Amino acid sequence: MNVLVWRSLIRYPHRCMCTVTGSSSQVCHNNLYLQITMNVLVWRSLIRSPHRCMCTVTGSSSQVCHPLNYLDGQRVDPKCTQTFDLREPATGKSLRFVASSNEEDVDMAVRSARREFKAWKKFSGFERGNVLKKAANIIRMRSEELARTEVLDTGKPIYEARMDIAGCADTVDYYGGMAAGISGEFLQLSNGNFNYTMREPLGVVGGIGAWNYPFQMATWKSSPALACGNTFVFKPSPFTPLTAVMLGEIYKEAGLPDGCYNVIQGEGETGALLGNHPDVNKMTFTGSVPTGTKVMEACAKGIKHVGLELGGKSPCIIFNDSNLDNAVSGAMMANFFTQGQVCSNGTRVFVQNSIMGPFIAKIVERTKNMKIGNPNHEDTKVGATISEEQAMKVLAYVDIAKKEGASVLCGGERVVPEASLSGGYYMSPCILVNCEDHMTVVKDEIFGSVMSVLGFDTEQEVISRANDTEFGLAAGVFTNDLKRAHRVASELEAGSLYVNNYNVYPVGVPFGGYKKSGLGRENGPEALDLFTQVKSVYVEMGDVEAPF
Ligand SMILES: NC(=O)C1=CN([C@@H]2O[C@H](COP(=O)(O)OP(=O)(O)OC[C@H]3O[C@@H](n4cnc5c(N)ncnc54)[C@H](O)[C@@H]3O)[C@@H](O)[C@H]2O)C=CC1
Ligand SMILES: C[N+](C)(C)CCCC(=O)O
Repeated sequence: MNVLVWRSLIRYPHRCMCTVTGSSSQVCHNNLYLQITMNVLVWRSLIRSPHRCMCTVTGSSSQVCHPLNYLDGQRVDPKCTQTFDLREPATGKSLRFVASSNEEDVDMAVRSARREFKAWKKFSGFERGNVLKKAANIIRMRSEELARTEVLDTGKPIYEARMDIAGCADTVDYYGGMAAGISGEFLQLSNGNFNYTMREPLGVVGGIGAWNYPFQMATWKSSPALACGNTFVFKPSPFTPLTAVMLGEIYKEAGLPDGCYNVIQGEGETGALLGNHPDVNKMTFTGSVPTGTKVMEACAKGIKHVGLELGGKSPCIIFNDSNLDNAVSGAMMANFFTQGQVCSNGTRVFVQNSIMGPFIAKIVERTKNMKIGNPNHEDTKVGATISEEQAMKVLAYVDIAKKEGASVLCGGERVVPEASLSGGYYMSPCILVNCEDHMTVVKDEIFGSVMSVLGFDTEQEVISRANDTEFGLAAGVFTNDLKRAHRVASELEAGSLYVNNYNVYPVGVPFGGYKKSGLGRENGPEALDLFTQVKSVYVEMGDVEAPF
């Protein structure tokens, strides 16, 4: 390695220079001594543009190397010199240092979005929809690359990442289809007078995402916003910065004018700058309740619209007349996707006492059979937790559960699936019994694969216990009694209800919470209302009858 390159690495630790191919884990390390083969070509181009990262890696890994802010239709390096370490959950290794965005970077992104808003809002809904529909098709064409990149960022198993990306393409397609129909209403008044309403965009929308569904958050937030004629600035989670930028390139290829979709990378500070920016008209946020509260406070100060997708501690209720195999599958789906890091998870599994024995026998057997391993392997069902900190938090909850009197029937331990993955944080999915409503694990959102099983006897009892939480994101009920299913669904205080299934979210189905789980809805037609404002136009057809 040439001395210039070394110098450049020292001066720009967050930029990466590599010529690696193949597996992601060895890509773009910031550490100087790592397995990066620097060749003369790279060295030459580095001299020409030292601030750029150059690599010839293939597949998902190549996404790591490029600039990760996206401004005016281009990947750019931010002005900010502060960086954060991006680690690959599967191995725990550093992928690169990513540059944060400071006040100037955030301002440039917002200004770009504001400038382009003037033109984008004048496109017809049909024209905007066409761009989104084309983008959906490009997402489908690039789905494997997107899914692999999502695995690299999140540690979730590839089968799941593929499902996520397919759903995202559908969402973008759906809002593309809806765009042409966004319209106001006409109201006939007396004497030929009338009023009409227009649904107008809000302006610049700021989005902030969490790390569990990075591409989904970028698409679920941006596509309805763009369909309505808004422009968008997105800050992904610092744990998962990669796919939101790819979405920018996809939108551009589909014909979205430069500046309509921008990405700024960064941590909480950058998010706060976006939320407090005076020229942002709406914030749409996914993450924890404490951070959501801060975003809402920032919006309150600026009288901005706000959408919040926050935490949950949802109930999944299983009556004794359910199809037991379906109920077991449902309870697993309610707990074990994405290493349990899902806001809508039904982590309080209420099982009617008369079927507790057979339910437990089946679910423990099936949970133990879940393959924990390399998230890129086809048969892996449990991948890596997002970070060491998150894994420690989840394991600590298992300890608290034991201390408070719950029993672990399986899992709840750190696992090293193979030596090469020893730096990653893999945990066996955990089932807790002898749980009681007052226990910490039954009250707190753990955000990991920890299922608490609770017994119940009567319908009224379980409804009141299920509702006894500050959250209200989702809830599930398993029963073959049709009347009971609908009765219980109507009594449960949650925004997303499942009858005889759990954690399915087909396109068009609104998703969002009651109580502290959030405000607003995503993924359905309601989102279009939430990204528009109504202008009401009164038209007088006669003379003005003034009282003075
Ligand atoms: N319910 C949900 O959807 C999620 C819940 N969580 C929970 O939150 C815990 C912490 O995870 P984090 O990723 O740190 O979640 P978080 O809620 O702190 O972060 C979510 C996003 O908000 C940004 N952010 C942080 N501070 C901000 C501020 N003051 N203003 C604006 N944006 C800000 C972050 O950079 C990230 O992009 C997890 O352990 C989990 O329990 C995490 C992710 C999603
Ligand atoms: C829609 N869903 C449940 C897959 C993800 C929503 C966001 C979250 O879990 O933080």
